[in-house]
Amino acid sequence: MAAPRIPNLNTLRRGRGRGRGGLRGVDDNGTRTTGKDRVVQGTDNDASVSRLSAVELGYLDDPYATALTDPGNATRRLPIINRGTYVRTTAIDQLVAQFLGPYSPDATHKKQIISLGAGSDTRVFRLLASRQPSDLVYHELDFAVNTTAKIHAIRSTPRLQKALGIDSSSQDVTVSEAGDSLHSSSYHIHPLDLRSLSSSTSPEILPSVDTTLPTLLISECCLIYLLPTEAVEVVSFFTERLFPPTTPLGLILYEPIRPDDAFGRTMVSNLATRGIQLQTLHKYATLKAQRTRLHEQGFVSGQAVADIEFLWERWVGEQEKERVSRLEMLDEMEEWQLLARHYCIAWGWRDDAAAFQGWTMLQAQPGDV
Ligand SMILES: C[S@@+](CC[C@H](N)C(=O)[O-])C[C@H]1O[C@@H](n2cnc3c(N)ncnc32)[C@H](O)[C@@H]1O
Repeated sequence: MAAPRIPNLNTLRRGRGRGRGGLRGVDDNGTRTTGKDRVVQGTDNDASVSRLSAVELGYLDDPYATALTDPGNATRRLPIINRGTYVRTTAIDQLVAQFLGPYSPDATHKKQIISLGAGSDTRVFRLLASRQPSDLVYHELDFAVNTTAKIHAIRSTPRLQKALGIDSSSQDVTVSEAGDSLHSSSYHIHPLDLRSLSSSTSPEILPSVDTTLPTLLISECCLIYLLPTEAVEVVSFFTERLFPPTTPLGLILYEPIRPDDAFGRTMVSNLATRGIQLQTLHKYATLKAQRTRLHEQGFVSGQAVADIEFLWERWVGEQEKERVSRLEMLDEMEEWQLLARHYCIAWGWRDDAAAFQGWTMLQAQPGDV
């Protein structure tokens, strides 16, 4: 389909009361959206509300979160949830920073990030705002209903456009007629059901991905919603079909774990009452299983896994811990530890390419529980 230029990024304002929910029901390019899919698409709202809560309370410095969260949904999360959001975000930020290295406008140092199920994540804005002219190409993939909402927010928010280095007069941006895909020199939004990658052999399914650039795949609580076979096939699409073995390729996963203890069972049944099923949770239930997964999918170098409790203890400096601890009273330390042990970040890369060597300096959790 032809992708006309954005006529004027600023003319489309967000209508009153037209939240993200108002866009539900838009079908993804040719694929049927089921009730289950709608529930999965709606999990993005949970993520963005949690992000906004952590930002408003001072955990995270993120000037873009407000523009990407429906104000009608804004809610203050529990202190343990805010701390969890803080640790998960800053830990992934550290891995991403190590991958990107110091800013370099030199085109020969360009790198690429592909975020699976990016939803209304703000990382792209935070990164591109400080890396112009950009040494980074950032791709986001999600269902069309979520990409449409994000593009709508971008079109109506000059702050987001500025961060991306685009504005109303920019010649560099194209948006599809349906408003669900966006392409610019350093940012691409693809409306796509990831499951369609399982059967795809064509790189055309992801236009503008450069298969020669050192690339980092991120699944921040996304692949967990797919069937185990589908989740494997999605990653295999990138490792076996899209990127040649010569391209440095890394993977970061953020997922819940340990569903079989009392806390884990409660977590699963609470989500089930909302129709949310974490389909790969039992297959990758432990730190060890996550590590094996990385290995089996070809991320054999420097793989490491750490739960959120470990990352809070070891990756957050003492001064920063004090600052964060002062933000809100956390009376139930035990509850925090329980929650934090049930989420992990796993990362690894395909070979020992220089692009990922910084990761070896980041401490991971020894052994497994
Ligand atoms: C819990 S949200 C996380 C959003 C974002 N990664 C973050 O951390 O803020 C999960 C996201 O994955 C997306 N997702 C799940 N399954 C998907 C699929 N099969 N195809 C495309 N996106 C999917 C959902 O639509 C949703 O936006």
